[in-house]
Amino acid sequence: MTRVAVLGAKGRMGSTSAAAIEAAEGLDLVAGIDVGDDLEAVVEADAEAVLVFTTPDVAFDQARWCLERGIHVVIGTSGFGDDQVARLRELVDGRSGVGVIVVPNFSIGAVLMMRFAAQAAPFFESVEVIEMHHPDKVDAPSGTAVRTAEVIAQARRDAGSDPLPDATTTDPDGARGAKVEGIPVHAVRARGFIASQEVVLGDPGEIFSIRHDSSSRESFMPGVVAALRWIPSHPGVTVGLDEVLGLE
Ligand SMILES: NC(=O)C1=CN([C@@H]2O[C@H](COP(=O)(O)OP(=O)(O)OC[C@H]3O[C@@H](n4cnc5c(N)ncnc54)[C@H](OP(=O)(O)O)[C@@H]3O)[C@@H](O)[C@H]2O)C=CC1
Ligand SMILES: O=C(O)C1=N[C@H](C(=O)O)C[C@H](O)C1
Repeated sequence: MTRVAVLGAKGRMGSTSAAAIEAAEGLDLVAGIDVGDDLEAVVEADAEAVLVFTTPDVAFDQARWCLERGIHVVIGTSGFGDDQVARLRELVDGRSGVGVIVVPNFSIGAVLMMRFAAQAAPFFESVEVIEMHHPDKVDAPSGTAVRTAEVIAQARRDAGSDPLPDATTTDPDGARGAKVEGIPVHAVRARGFIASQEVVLGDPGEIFSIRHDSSSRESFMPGVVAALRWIPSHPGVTVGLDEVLGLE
């Protein structure tokens, strides 16, 4: 049994995950932390692994606090870019046995969407990412969209692809989206969405779309449980769920 604490336990993902952990074999939910609670409760409960689903402004410091105490960490909170991952690596190096995994998206379909998008990207002149989320989300673009753009950009660099064609010279309001490593990313916030994303690839005479929709937070739970079961035996820093799923 792995003893698990959830940070952000009263939030949308934290509360759904707490219920999934309680129902999962091999995991024991020993603490739930939210605003106003002392992190020391994680140590007092003798948690071996912590699941982080707090907001992006506090998640890094909380993960560091846990790693410094030798507690494994599974990070679901968005906004962990290359800089934060490098800092996690510094924290973990020299602390034998402790592991941290940063997972931009726990849903199996989203993991595959990112892989397929990277695979397809060098074959098309154009590629853009459109992410659609509920309007209570505080960060844009989504962590999934950023990761998708990063893996697309890497695949195009590796293949020696040309820059994306775009004649736009006037865009005072940013209608062409954010540019993540040169890939346009567009964020929609509308009631009715949980988390959706479409990667649009274009070539002369054809459009290829790769779309994923999470219509319920249930979609993230198998990935959350798998990462929590995996982390105690995988020290160091891991990014993405691919290795957990045996996709690497
Ligand atoms: N990796 C993945 O697959 C997924 C990642 N996410 C990401 O997870 C994160 C959380 O999303 P979501 O659950 O929707 O957000 P919520 O706002 O519903 O949950 C965040 C929770 O953390 C609490 N919190 C804030 N600060 C602290 C603190 N210092 N200590 C303890 N708890 C704190 C919040 O309390 P309060 O509301 O009072 O501020 C809230 O209860 C986001 O970054 C989101 O992008 C979401 C879905 C899937
Ligand atoms: O805030 C959310 O809801 C989600 N956040 C993650 C992200 O930023 O990519 C994962 C998923 O898209 C849901």
